[in-house]
Amino acid sequence: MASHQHPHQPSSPSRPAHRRVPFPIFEDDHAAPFHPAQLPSDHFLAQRPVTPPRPDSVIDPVWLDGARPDTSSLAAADYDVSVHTGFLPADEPVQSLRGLGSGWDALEGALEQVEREAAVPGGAVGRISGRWMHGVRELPQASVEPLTTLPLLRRAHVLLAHLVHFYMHGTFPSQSVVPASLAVPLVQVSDRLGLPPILTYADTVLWTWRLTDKARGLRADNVEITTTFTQTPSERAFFLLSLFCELHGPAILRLMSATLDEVFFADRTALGRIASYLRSIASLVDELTALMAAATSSTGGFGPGARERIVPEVFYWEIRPWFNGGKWTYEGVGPHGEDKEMEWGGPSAGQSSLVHALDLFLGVDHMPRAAPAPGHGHAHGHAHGHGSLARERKVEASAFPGTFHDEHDEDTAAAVRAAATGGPKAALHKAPSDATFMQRMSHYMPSHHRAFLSHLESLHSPNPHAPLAPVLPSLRKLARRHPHELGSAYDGAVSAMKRFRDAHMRLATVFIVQQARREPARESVHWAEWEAKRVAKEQADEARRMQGASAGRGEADKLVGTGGTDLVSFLKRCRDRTVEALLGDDDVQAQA
Ligand code: HEM
Repeated sequence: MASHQHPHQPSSPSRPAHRRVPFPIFEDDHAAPFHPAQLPSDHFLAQRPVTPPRPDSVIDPVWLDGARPDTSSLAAADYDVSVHTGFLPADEPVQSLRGLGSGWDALEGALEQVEREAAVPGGAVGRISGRWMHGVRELPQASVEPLTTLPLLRRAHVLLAHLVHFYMHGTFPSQSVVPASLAVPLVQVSDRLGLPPILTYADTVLWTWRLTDKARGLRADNVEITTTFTQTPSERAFFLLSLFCELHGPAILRLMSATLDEVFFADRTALGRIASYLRSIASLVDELTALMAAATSSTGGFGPGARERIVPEVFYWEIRPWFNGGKWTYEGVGPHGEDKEMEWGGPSAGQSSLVHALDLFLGVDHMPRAAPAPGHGHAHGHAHGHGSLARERKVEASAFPGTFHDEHDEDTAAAVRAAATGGPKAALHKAPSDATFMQRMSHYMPSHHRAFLSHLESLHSPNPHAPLAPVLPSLRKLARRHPHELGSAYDGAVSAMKRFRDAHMRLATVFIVQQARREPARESVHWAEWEAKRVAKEQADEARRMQGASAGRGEADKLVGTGGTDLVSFLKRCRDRTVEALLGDDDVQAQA
């Protein structure tokens, strides 16, 4: 497949192999490949073991040999991260399991059938025929035996997760029991991929595309979304928006790799290069921002030729309800064939490894903070709370998720610990902080991408297997140490992330917040519920007025994102955390 070319490629001349840093991606064309296998196991460049937290849906700890990437070395392929496609698979995803036998043909048939049935004006949430629902329950259980490669497993996850969501939301109110015909193979396939048994970002974006023209390779004007719930242009555009962002992944990851290569030595030449890589990263992030901004512009057109458009009300009322997760009983998935209740959230671009990688790289820290004591502003007294030493210590302390907790907020701390250890699902889902949200989202990433992020994070922490080995300074630390050379370039990249989050908040406002306040179509299955809520709110407002309080948004009105968060304040906090990473003029000068 031809590569997705991007103008922002690092222009570093060849570097000697011994200067290479253990970023698990992209041997460049000039340098000798870095082979960690050549290193003694106690060398600080040697990879430390990564044991990604496994979703506790896991019932079968056996992973198929050859179906899972090998994470014992640092080559990009081991993390399923491609030189040319980033977090997207290097080759076009398998489109169908037809012909595989073992029950998969029938499942593909059921998907084709329901896709046709659901493609009706006004949407089909809650309106799938009883015949299809019954047919799904009666399907023979597919066997995972023939799924011997990653691409086959990925297609199986895409297929089963879509079928599960079609089934669960095919009636209104939705179902609560996932039938064994879907639940058992889905849990087995999820187990092998390190994913939860629910629709994820990987199923809706990373693994659900095909090339229009195979000869032209993966590029924005040559890619189509294959599996959708509604067959509407809006749904395809919604996934394409994220996919177009992912297409920037290879260039961003290359620049991150080149930067870390230079951080290792941090001489004058290196600092100059790092500054220029950071500026390129900022302009790539601005391209993501531009895509999002175009989606909320007056025409709403984005992508090649501004052809893609997401109609907000179609998105909110017809498309989004299909994504909802929930607390469901998965039939027959227990070790002895018993049923198991599990609670999982629906897909969200918060599960994109690309944004998590950028945050880790720049040192945007989503860990909870203690509230400042009354009368004590920020440690440095900055209006926006930039760059305090106390915060820097916390960034260092939080290098391994879950190791730092905010002692002033035991609930949050318990949730952080639970999230970090793959602990009780109740805690994972009720965790209030953005740190735990980000950690929780990593549980919804394919396990090798999660391992990639773990590795990226571990570069800046002592290696327990090589305690005397030096630790790579974080980029933020390096920028504070060399404010003249790096301060403005570093802040430029962080500011680009802030602009990205500003544009993202606008997306959430236009596509969710504003739509939630508008009435759904009268014939929609959501109308009765919406109307009942409206009446209840009116009554509550009236009661408050009677008591002299002003009417306003009560607890029950809080908008909840697909991942189950109080979304407006959550997104704001993510944006604020980004701003906090800025060094700011004072900080830069104080260090100079
Ligand atoms: C119409 C398009 C979009 C809407 C309506 C939307 C909405 C949301 C919502 C409601 C959340 C809160 C978390 C949740 O509960 O799921 C969220 C989180 C998030 N979304 Fe989006 N999103 C959109 C597109 C994107 C795109 C294209 C990206 C980039 C790949 C993205 C990246 C993120 C990230 C990284 C988070 C975690 C919070 C953060 O890091 O700021 N979103 N989104």
